[in-house]
Amino acid sequence: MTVILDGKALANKMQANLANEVADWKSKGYRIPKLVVILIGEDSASKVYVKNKEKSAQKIGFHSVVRRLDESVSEAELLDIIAEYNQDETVDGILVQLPLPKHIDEENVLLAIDPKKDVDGFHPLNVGKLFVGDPDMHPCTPFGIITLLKEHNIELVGKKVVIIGRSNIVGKPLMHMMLNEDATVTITHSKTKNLKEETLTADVLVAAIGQAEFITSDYVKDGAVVIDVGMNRNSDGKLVGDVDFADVLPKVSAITPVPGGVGPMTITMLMEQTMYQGRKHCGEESHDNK
Ligand SMILES: Nc1nc(=O)c2c([nH]1)NC[C@@H]1CN(c3ccc(C(=O)N[C@@H](CCC(=O)O)C(=O)O)cc3)C=[N+]21
Repeated sequence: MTVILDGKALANKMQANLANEVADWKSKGYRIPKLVVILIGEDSASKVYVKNKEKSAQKIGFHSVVRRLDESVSEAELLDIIAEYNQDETVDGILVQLPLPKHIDEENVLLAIDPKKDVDGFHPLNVGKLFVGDPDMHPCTPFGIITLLKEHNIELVGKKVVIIGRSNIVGKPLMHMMLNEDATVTITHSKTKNLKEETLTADVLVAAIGQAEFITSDYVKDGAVVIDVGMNRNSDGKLVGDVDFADVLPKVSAITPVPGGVGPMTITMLMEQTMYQGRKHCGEESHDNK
């Protein structure tokens, strides 16, 4: 029987737990965690994502601030605004929505965010901590994937994981998280020769390619677990993943849908990490974020 790895359901459950925790905090008179999302310009996809983050934060009961900046904002102005939130002791998490306008250097921006407020896990210090196997803040999409697999008791120790995609936000951090789980990891990408030969060896196949329904059943081993990180709009505006879900479904043991798989988990891990920092900033006992 094929298991549908329902990210939406787990996201709802985890966010309800966070809401209970925040309510409990309120009753104890603690300061409520605050998340600041900085959105630059008018990119419509970014606006939708930011809206979803704001909705989740509000549902949980966090203080949620969306700081909207004009497309023309200079890098220096943006760095000043980040510095302001770094210094603000009521702010637990800061996220600058990517991608940035071309005139702003992404690395400078990611370096400017206090690593202790870096709920995206993109600061080089947090990236380095993950690299050496001592993670603190994790990138949310791969963290969500690991959390979803663990919820379904999918064994990773000694398993062959093949990741398609080498981005800094998905492929590379997921490689480290999978290594930390004792999986054997292969990263493939657009220049990989004989991609199918690689993917057919995967016990767990992760598709982060950016091409609608690229992965068909001939790429997938019988009984594999398939994780679809893709977010593509087809011609009728419908959201489709990188995996041809209907074609692959009969062959796999478990699979994430799009929508309702990895996406809602990404947002949930952002909320979890905001709570994690909130607990620490409020002097509560440090909490496990592993
Ligand atoms: N600094 C930064 N951090 C991010 O985490 C970040 C970012 N920049 N830039 C853009 C990407 C994209 N991203 C998504 C999160 C949730 C869904 C999501 O919830 N998707 C829903 C569907 C949403 C819909 O219908 O459009 C689902 O899969 O079910 C999608 C995409 C976070 N990102």
